[in-house]
Amino acid sequence: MKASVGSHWDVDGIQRVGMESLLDLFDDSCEGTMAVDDHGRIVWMNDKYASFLGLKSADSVLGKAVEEIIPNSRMREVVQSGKPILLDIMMIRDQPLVVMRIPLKDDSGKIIGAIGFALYDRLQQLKPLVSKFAELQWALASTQKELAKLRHTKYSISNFVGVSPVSLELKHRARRAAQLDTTVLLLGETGTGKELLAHGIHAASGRAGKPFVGINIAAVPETLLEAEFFGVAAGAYTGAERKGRDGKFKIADGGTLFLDEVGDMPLQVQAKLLRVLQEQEIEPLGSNTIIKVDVRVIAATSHDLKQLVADGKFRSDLYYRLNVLPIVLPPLRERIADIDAICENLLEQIATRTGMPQRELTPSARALFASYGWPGNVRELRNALEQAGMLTDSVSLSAEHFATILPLDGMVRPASCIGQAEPAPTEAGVATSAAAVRPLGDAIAELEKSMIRTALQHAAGNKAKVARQLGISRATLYQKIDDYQLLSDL
Ligand SMILES: Nc1ncnc2c1ncn2[C@@H]1O[C@H](COP(=O)(O)OP(=O)(O)OP(=O)(O)O)[C@@H](O)[C@H]1O
Repeated sequence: MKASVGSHWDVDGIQRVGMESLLDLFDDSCEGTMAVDDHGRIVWMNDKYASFLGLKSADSVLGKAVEEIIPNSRMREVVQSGKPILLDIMMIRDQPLVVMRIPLKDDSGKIIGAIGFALYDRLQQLKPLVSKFAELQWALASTQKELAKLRHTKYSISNFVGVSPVSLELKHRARRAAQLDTTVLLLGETGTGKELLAHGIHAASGRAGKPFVGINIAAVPETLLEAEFFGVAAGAYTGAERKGRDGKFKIADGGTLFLDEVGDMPLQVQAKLLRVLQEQEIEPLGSNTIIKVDVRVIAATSHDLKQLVADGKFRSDLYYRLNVLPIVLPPLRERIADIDAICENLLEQIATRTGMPQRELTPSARALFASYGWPGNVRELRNALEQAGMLTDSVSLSAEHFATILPLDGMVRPASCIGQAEPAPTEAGVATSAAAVRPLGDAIAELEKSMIRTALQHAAGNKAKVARQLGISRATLYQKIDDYQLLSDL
């Protein structure tokens, strides 16, 4: 029912004249006016707006999705929500504009589109607001620049330390991969340096000036993964996501996207990822707009992807799409020739970070490292060096310093690598070659004896201290000293 003020008033006429005057006023004081239909397509634009946008004519944009012409437009949001945005500020062509957007409804109340007005010059009273916005916009741009700088990779392929033939070969492959701009698949156990190498490949590629963006798939809850990858359109959700946000593909546009633990990806997302890799297009959640992206993908996994395919847990078509250029990073125990150089590098990093003198490894520590299995690979090696450095002030780190750090069950290198290199026997008497394999009880006893003897020597015979260091009672220590006839060491 229409409001009636009195029978002698022509209410319809007043409304019509009011609307016309309002539109005339807006048309006169606006930088531009435009309207979209219920699909967000431009159905009208005045010439002023077209020339402000640098278009040849308003007609040339009719029928186009509004975001194609004004990428940050919120007209679609108004059409979808049916709610006006009465005062907003947006940047168009580096100029802040005050904009007003109103949904258009037909007689039945159905939304048939939206009309928007962009105002600037004549609104003197809004100038302070606009200046404040411009200031914030500037601050945001410089923060984004800083962020982009951080996103640029910090590492090059030469940061991947390794002198063994297998490491030299894999660095060679990485350099070739950098030039080829194809998808790369890095395969290797945890801590073997997959992420480090991915950074290096990006830095050596033509995309080095663009972002390197990483995502650890195993760390993102399944329900959030799609939003994380493809982004969310403005207005698609309420709450924190109301304004929408870019996905990793968009953020990495022009650069490299590193998909860590790709084997952990749910099948449903695998299908979508495959499409994106094929089409180089993404569709943010809640939008029906396709965005073109140019992203190079480097994927990594510590799982046996082939096995996952055989088990039906990983799509074979995605596997082949990712496996264009596979690079295998062997576990550290299979390239023990690298260990010394890596230790040198890590000890230098630790010294720089802590401000303490750089530690060095004694021959006994080197031998121990060569015989240990390193299930956590270089990450475990780094942690061991850091921990040992915290336990002692001594500049030289020997096998004893790692006795409580490296678990006993990781001491003997697995059969797969026995015979690849012949490290010297350790002080602790641990078996390091096939010929040295003997009953485990004997080996453990020998290690125990050696450990106690060294501890006693370092503690100048202080048995209470030794028992504490070794984590055993004083009575047990006396018993073992007796068993192993270590009295002469005291
Ligand atoms: N060859 C290497 N030279 C020097 N540092 C290395 C080397 N390989 C790995 N590192 C270091 O070891 C740590 C683990 O490496 P990174 O995170 O790249 O391994 P990853 O294979 O990606 O592990 P995950 O599978 O658990 O994600 C990092 O601190 C990295 O800098």
